[in-house]
Amino acid sequence: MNDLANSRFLKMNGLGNEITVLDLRGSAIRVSAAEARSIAADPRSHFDQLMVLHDPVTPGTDAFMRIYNTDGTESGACGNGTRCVAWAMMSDPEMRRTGAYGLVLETKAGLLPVERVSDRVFTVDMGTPLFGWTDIPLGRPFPDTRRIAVDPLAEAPELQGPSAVSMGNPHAIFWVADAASYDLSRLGPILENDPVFPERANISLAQVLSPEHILLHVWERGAGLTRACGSAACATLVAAARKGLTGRKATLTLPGGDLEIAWREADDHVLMTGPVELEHEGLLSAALLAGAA
Ligand SMILES: N[C@H](CCC[C@H](N)C(=O)O)C(=O)O
Repeated sequence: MNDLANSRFLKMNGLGNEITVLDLRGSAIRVSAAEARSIAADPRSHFDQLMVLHDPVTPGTDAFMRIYNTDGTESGACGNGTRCVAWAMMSDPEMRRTGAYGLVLETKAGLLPVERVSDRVFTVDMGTPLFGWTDIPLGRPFPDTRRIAVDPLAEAPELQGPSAVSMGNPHAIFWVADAASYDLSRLGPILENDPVFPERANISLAQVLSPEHILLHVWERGAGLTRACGSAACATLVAAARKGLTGRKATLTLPGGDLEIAWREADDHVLMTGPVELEHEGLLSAALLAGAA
């Protein structure tokens, strides 16, 4: 008998980034990688990221989140999913509700304070970006991670010199003239697994349109092509500002829509503002989970 079977989930999205929210607060259940893959395999509960809520760990926080990719691996950050969780914890009628206008979520990478801007729009404080090669992490030293090196691709040798950033998860940002002209579904898996990324990396193609506007396509580690990636948008704005390509505030346009990103001067925290949508709710498939046990 699988404890997760028939648990209630919410299917949501943040700019089309598919998010499933599962509330396991008050229980000791942990989702295994195989179970996460089974939940992803059911079209009703399919996700790019599964956000699982556990009881808070650090005093003053509202919940601890574990974040799973489609392939069952875990991540320390998911910006779009964090907004969805905040909506669920503040507004879903069946969840134990907390924080009318704000709350603090925790992941293995740190604390994420969230504020409600309007009914379905939230700002997440995504914390401070890390630039050290061991923090990202990279497989060999680069004194300046504004520009690192990857193995050249036969079909796109010009994809070189990406910036690397950690937002609690690893990101590589390639600066391109036309983001839509690349077949990221072919190139993404190769770049994600380049040996310079020992924990793999989320791969972004960024086209700077102006000092306040960037167009972004993302291949996500463990999930593939997604319509939006919040942490990639944060990593890209920070990397662009460090290279002098933008200021510290910009609109990031992803295939699923726009995120507003600001890199706050006072404490170097990155603030991400964007919408959430609730699609439907359901119960996890007992039959699929039985196969994962
Ligand atoms: N979609 C997420 C990021 C998922 C990152 C994940 N693919 C990883 O392994 O780091 C976001 O909105 O930030």
